[in-house]
Amino acid sequence: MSTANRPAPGSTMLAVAGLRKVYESATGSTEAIRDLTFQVRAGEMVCIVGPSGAGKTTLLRCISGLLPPTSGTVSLEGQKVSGPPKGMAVVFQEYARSLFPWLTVEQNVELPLKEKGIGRAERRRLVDNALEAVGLADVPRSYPWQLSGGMQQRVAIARAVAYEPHILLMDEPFAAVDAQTRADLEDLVRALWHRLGVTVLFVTHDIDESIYLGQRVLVLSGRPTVILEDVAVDLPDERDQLTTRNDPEFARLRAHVYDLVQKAKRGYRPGDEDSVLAADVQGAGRSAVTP
Ligand SMILES: Nc1ncnc2c1ncn2[C@@H]1O[C@H](COP(=O)(O)OP(=O)(O)OP(=O)(O)O)[C@@H](O)[C@H]1O
Repeated sequence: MSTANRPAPGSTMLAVAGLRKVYESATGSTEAIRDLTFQVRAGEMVCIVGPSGAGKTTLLRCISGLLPPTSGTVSLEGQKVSGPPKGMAVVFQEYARSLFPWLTVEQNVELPLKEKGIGRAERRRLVDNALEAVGLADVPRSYPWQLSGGMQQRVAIARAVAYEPHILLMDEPFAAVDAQTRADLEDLVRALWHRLGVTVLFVTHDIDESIYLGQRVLVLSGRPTVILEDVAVDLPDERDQLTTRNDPEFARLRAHVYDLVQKAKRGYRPGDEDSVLAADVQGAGRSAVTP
């Protein structure tokens, strides 16, 4: 895959600064995001976790230019985002809805390349490379509905990869597949990330997944959202499902992020040490924390 015009590894790819989003409706206003500031460097793999309703989808919509922020800015490669940026591809959870059932696998992958104005021969090369990279080189003329859920999600990933994005946003992409397929797809994302050098921002509900995949995990507070902690994942770069998940550092990180998410669910906010203690004392009397 081409790396032309891609920013140098380590330079700032994505900058989110003072992002705030308030939804206004006839019934009132909802402050989804209060204040988010973070950066993602070119070539990084960053995961985002947080409690349900924390504003993860809202954040991704603002980053992908689909939703204007109330205040603050999103910049990609130094350019302020005000609409869907060219160098970005997004993979959603609902692969069945994001693929066109009347198009074959290769036609689905090819479609955004046509829209990008790429010539036929180059499209052919990009489609073949992308299908090969996700392990689907043998089913180019199948229709999505003839494939398993995991394979359909591979088609969606191939489509994103063929587009040669500088940054790949993934919004809970594996939430709808079984555990074994999910593990395979996690390894696929790590492999593609290594092979292509693309920047990845990956949103997930799954704490283990965030640590297994990420170099950093951004843990969000409950709504209105701020960052609770930017957790560095100091695990070896070569990861596999057995060794990495059995690493004592993996267990330590898992416990730490789990604790942060539980605190977020109880309403903890940074600089709120007193209220955490109060919440902990109250929570101690309960049998379970609501998921
Ligand atoms: N279009 C909208 N109008 C009003 N409120 C909205 C709208 N979209 C989202 N919200 C509210 O904003 C908050 C954040 O929603 P969002 O979907 O971004 O959270 P999330 O972290 O992605 O949730 P989940 O983890 O459950 O998918 C929620 O309280 C939600 O009800």
